[in-house]
Amino acid sequence: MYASSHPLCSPTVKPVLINDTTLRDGEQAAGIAFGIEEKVAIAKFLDAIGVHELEVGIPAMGHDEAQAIRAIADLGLNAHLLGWNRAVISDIEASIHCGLRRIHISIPVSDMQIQVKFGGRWVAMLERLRDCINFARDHGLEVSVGGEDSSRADETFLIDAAQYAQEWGAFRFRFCDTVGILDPFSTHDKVKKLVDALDIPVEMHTHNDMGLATANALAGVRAGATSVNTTVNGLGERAGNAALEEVVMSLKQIYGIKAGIKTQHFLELSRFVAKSVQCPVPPWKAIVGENTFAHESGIHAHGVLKNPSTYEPFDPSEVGRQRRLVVGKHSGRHLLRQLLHDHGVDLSAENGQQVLDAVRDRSVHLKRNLTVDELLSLIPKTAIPSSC
Ligand SMILES: CC(=O)SCCNC(=O)CCNC(=O)[C@H](O)C(C)(C)COP(=O)(O)OP(=O)(O)OC[C@H]1O[C@@H](n2cnc3c(N)ncnc32)[C@H](O)[C@@H]1OP(=O)(O)O
Ligand SMILES: O=C(O)CCC(=O)C(=O)O
Repeated sequence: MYASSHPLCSPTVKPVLINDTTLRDGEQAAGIAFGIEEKVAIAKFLDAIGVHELEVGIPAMGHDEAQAIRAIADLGLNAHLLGWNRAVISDIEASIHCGLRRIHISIPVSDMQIQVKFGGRWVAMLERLRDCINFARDHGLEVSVGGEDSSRADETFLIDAAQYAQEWGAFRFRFCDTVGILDPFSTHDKVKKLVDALDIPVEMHTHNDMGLATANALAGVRAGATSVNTTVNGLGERAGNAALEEVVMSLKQIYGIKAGIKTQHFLELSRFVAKSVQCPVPPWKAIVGENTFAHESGIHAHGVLKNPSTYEPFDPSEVGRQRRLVVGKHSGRHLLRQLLHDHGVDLSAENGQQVLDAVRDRSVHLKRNLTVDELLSLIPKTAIPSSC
């Protein structure tokens, strides 16, 4: 009800484009290194489920990275492909050699980052950006520009740099909360000013250092950004990026904005990427974690048995999942009765309570839920079925 009444659900709201950067910022997570086949397979998967744009990597790295990007470019996917570049002509040449038609050029925009990377010479940096955009456009490329560390940049300088990028022919500007230090309110304020100052679209790139990457990406959308950088499972530098599955499901469930992505494949995609990076997803991870549609607690299970919406934000099948009812330390009579009934056992109230007490003890001992066999093994031999 809330979703359909939200102001962002008005038909005039622009659609939100998802630009997934699992293959670029995702892979920058310490210890993650995709092989060529893995990069190709992930690109194909993302394309098959309808992700609009893929930031496929950093051509300037050369070697396998460039080969993988070239292989992805040769696939003829529906998704737009984007290569990440510094404001360096040889980076852009590398992107061209990979067969990319669309590139992203990043410049630092906070004083600190400009000092470290350009010795504080911001005029020289902007001139370099202009030359790089011109070079790329002369080679027929579409150019997106990113403001690294936008969140800590002087707001006037950020807007000036973005306006220059627009004037020189960039088709989009990326607002980067590079070290994840904003909250949704400050994100909204900063992105709104940027959106109001530009004619080209603004893209959100948020990091999860304070656990706010998805919230900040959404705040940017509410401020008028129309593109969001995501990664599968929230993979990425340090604490990661805004997770694809979280952003897409939040846009849909909270704002009623459909990104046109086949969300029922999110679980499969999450597992595929988790396997590639050899890094399991925590059980409590939003949308794709093992526990997100599991109910053990008595009060929750009682509610869900009557109406799943009591304790589920949306139907699990929307993201390729199934509801699980499991018994453990926190379970109650209703859940126990239902699970036993499903396995052909109906106990008296007294025996049911005995089993429930035993479930609690056993669960504390094992430090986990009980399997069905373990549950059934707790039924006393002398138990009197309720029907007797
Ligand atoms: C916020 C982000 O995520 S930005 C993306 C970060 N991603 C990565 O770094 C992963 C891939 N990177 C790499 O493989 C390498 O860093 C390369 C190939 C890009 C460059 O490698 P190297 O030449 O060995 O340089 P190194 O990484 O040590 O240093 C970075 C150089 O890029 C410069 N640089 C950094 N950002 C930019 C930029 N936006 N525009 C222009 N130059 C930049 C630095 O000032 C430094 O230049 P210097 O060598 O003249 O001092
Ligand atoms: O694209 C850019 O400009 C930088 C992106 C990035 O990874 C970041 O700022 O965290």
